[in-house]
Amino acid sequence: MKQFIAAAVQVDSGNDKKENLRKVEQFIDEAAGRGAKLIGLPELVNFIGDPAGQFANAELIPGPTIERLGKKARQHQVWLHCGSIGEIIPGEKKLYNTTVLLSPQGEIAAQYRKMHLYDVQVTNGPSAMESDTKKPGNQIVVADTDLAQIGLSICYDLRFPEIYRIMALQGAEIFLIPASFTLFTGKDHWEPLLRARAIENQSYVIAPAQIGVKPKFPAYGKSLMVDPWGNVIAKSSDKEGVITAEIDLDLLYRIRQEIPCLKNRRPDCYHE
Ligand SMILES: O=C(O)CCC(=O)C(=O)O
Repeated sequence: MKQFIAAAVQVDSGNDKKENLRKVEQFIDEAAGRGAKLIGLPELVNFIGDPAGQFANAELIPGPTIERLGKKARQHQVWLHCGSIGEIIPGEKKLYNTTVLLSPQGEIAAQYRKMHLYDVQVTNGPSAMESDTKKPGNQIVVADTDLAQIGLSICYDLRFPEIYRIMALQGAEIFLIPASFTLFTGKDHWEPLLRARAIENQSYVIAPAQIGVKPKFPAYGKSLMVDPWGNVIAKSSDKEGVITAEIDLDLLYRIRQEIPCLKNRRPDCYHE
C-alpha cells in the first residue's frame, strides 16, 4: 500500500502487567478507530520493574502477552508492532529484550532482539547496565509486509547508524524504534537522532516511547513520527496516548530519486 495511516502509542508501563496490557489494548482500539493500519507500542510494554520482577514477568515468544496482542491485531486487522518484552529462553540465565511484529491475522511476522544493550555511566545522568539481566541479539531484521518493508530496532540501537543503513540497503522503508529513552539524554538526543536516521536513510521513523518515572530514571516520552525528509509529522505530549500520521511511500521514493544518496555511496572507500 502506498499511503496509509500509522500510529505510535505512548504509555507509562510499570510493574503491574495486567494494568499495563489493559491500557495498551485501550490505546490500540483508539489507534485502530483513527484508521491506523500499522500500530507501534513502546519498549518493555508489558512490564518495567526491578530485576527480580523482570525475570518473574519474562515470557516465551509466543507467550501470553504476544497471544493477547495477537487477538487485538486480528480484531482490528492491523499490523501490530508489540514494542518489546522480556523474552525468556528455557535454560538460559539472561533474558532478551525482544520486539515482535504481528500480522493482521495475529501471527508473528518478524521478531528482533535488541542488539546494543544500554550499558552506560553518564555524569549526573543515567547509570545502567542492561547486560546484567539481558543478552544481546545478533540479527538484523527487515520485515516484508503488504504495507511496507519495516526495519526493527530498539531504543539504544538508535545511536548506531550502521544497522539503519544496512536495513535501508536491505529495502527498509520504515524504521520502528520502540523506546524507554531516559529523560536526561532524551531531552538533547532523542529528536535529533530520530531525524538523522530518517534523513540519512530517506526512510520513515516511528518511535513509540515510554513516559513516566521508571525504577532507574525518568523516561523522556515524546513519541515521534518522522518522514523521509526529516520532518516531524507527529509528536506526543507528555501524557499517555496515541499519535497518528500518514505514511506516503510515493514521497519516500520521490526523495530517494531526487537525492540518491543510497545509490551515491562509496563503499569502496569506506574502511575502518
Ligand atoms: O541512548 C540513550 O540515551 C537511552 C537508551 C535507553 O534508555 C535504553 O536503551 O534503554
